[in-house]
Amino acid sequence: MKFGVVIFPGSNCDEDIIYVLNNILGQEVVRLWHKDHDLQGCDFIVLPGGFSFGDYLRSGAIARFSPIMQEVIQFAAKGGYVMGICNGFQILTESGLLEGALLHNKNRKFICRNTFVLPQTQNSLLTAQIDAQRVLKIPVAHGEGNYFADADTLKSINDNDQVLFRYCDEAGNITNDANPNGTLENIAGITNKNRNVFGFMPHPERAADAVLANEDGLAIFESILSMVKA
Ligand SMILES: NC(=O)CC[C@H](N)C(=O)O
Repeated sequence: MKFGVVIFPGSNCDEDIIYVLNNILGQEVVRLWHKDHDLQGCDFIVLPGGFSFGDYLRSGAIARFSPIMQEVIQFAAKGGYVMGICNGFQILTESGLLEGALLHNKNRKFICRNTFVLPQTQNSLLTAQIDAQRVLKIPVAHGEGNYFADADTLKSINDNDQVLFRYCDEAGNITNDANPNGTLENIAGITNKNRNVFGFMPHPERAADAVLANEDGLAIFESILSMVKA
């Protein structure tokens, strides 16, 4: 599979995701500069984490005007796969490719620590191959990870089975105490109605290498790869 990782000024998880996709999972990966207009025939576009344009205005609010986003939006409209991790998720909501918004964390602090998440649907590339009871330990690192949507949007996201993951405790209980940032209903990741655009706040690329003593993030990438091959 050919992955394209978009690099914005201020991206800082681009090399991490490239390393995981290429060195660990053996996939072809190209770097796409945010000013490019050519997606180079990629099958799957990743918007990585970081601080695009220094998070000025709001995280992702300026990156959504980067030239390449015109192509990413067209690609997604034709059913192309797009995944945003952390800042990438923020860029996807700012672009209108995903519903809702990512607000400042409830405690107004930047949170950098491990969290636990539980898959919420089997009907997505990211989760289809993960046991529904399997709790994944994946770190977060964000100041604006507090997912918000108005009541009608939240209802339709739930009704359409668009929630990918919710934060939980180590035993898999979805509780207020396990909610790191105030996010609505413990939401950690969502997909769009067509199920080809994905946003995820934690960083699976930071938990995908044996030397880090945590490979839980690999489950997500392995699910994507096996589903796309199938
Ligand atoms: N790790 C990230 O991608 C951080 C996202 C964004 N800069 C925030 O603080 O919310």
